[in-house]
Amino acid sequence: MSTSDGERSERTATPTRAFVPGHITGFFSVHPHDDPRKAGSRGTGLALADGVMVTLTPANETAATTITLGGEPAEMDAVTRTLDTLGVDAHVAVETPLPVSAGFGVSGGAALGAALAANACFDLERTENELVGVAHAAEVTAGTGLGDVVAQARGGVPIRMEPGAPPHGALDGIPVRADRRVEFVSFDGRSTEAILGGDTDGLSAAGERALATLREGPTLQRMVSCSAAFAREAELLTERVETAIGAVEAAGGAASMAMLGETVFALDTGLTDAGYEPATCTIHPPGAGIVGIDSR
Ligand SMILES: Nc1ncnc2c1ncn2[C@@H]1O[C@H](COP(=O)(O)OP(=O)(O)O)[C@@H](O)[C@H]1O
Ligand SMILES: CC(C)(COP(=O)(O)O)[C@@H](O)C(=O)O
Repeated sequence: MSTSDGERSERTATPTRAFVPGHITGFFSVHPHDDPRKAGSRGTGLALADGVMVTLTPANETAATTITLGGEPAEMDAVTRTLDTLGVDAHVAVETPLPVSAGFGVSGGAALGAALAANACFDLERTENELVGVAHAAEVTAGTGLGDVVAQARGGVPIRMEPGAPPHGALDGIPVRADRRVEFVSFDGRSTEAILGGDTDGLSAAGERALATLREGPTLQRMVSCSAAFAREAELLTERVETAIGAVEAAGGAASMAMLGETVFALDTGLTDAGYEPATCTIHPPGAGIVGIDSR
């Protein structure tokens, strides 16, 4: 039986919250397509327990969608496009302990969180794959990401075998322990839009080589070493990122750069052992989801 309008509007009154894990891409290749659901990237990354909390509150009838990031008004094209596609207006409050534009997929996380929360809040009756598709297409069209959304929906250590949202893309993953420690140091942000908008042929060739090597022996250790080879071959390293990766490797650890930010990530205590004072986090095996309704 379908929901009556009365029931529907009554259920829209409360804010809804979704959590999306952060996602560090280690390496990737770019696969454009006219249909943004079929466009995307191949590659691999780590889903993190530090992520994006999205609280969505329906806008009243006259108000348009508004977004705050850490309490401050913000523009996030991927979020606006997500809600436009779903045909709803809302206030979207994005909170994250992660740095923005530093390679942690905050924009993709905000878009996916907004899609999941809007579905619950407005009784949109979409499936998870449909919502992932909407957020992925919004993120691709905004130019702020190609593979974060599908990876964040899955969690763990996703391998993006084929580009695009379901049912077009294909994901696999590397099995890992839930509390596996990851450290990171973020020196600065980097505009994903600027890099994706430039010539990505060399980068994509390096990404395809890295994926082929990883598939020969898919382990977490190899994921990081393939990522480091990719970062060097794709010529994406800055001096301080290169220095930090070298220092971790010299101390016997494994590190690489988070795409696309001026950020170094390492397994276990790699950065600490190399003398840095990193932020610490863990790998997050589950994917994104609704976490509860705030009824204040
Ligand atoms: N204060 C801010 N700093 C950086 N980006 C911001 C800020 N507020 C909003 N944004 C938006 O957040 C998005 C960041 O996307 P991106 O560079 O892909 O970063 P991330 O790696 O975190 O996903 C962009 O759409 C940008 O316009
Ligand atoms: C590397 C990137 C293209 C961008 O990632 P971010 O800067 O974190 O939005 C990612 O979406 C991917 O496809 O792997």
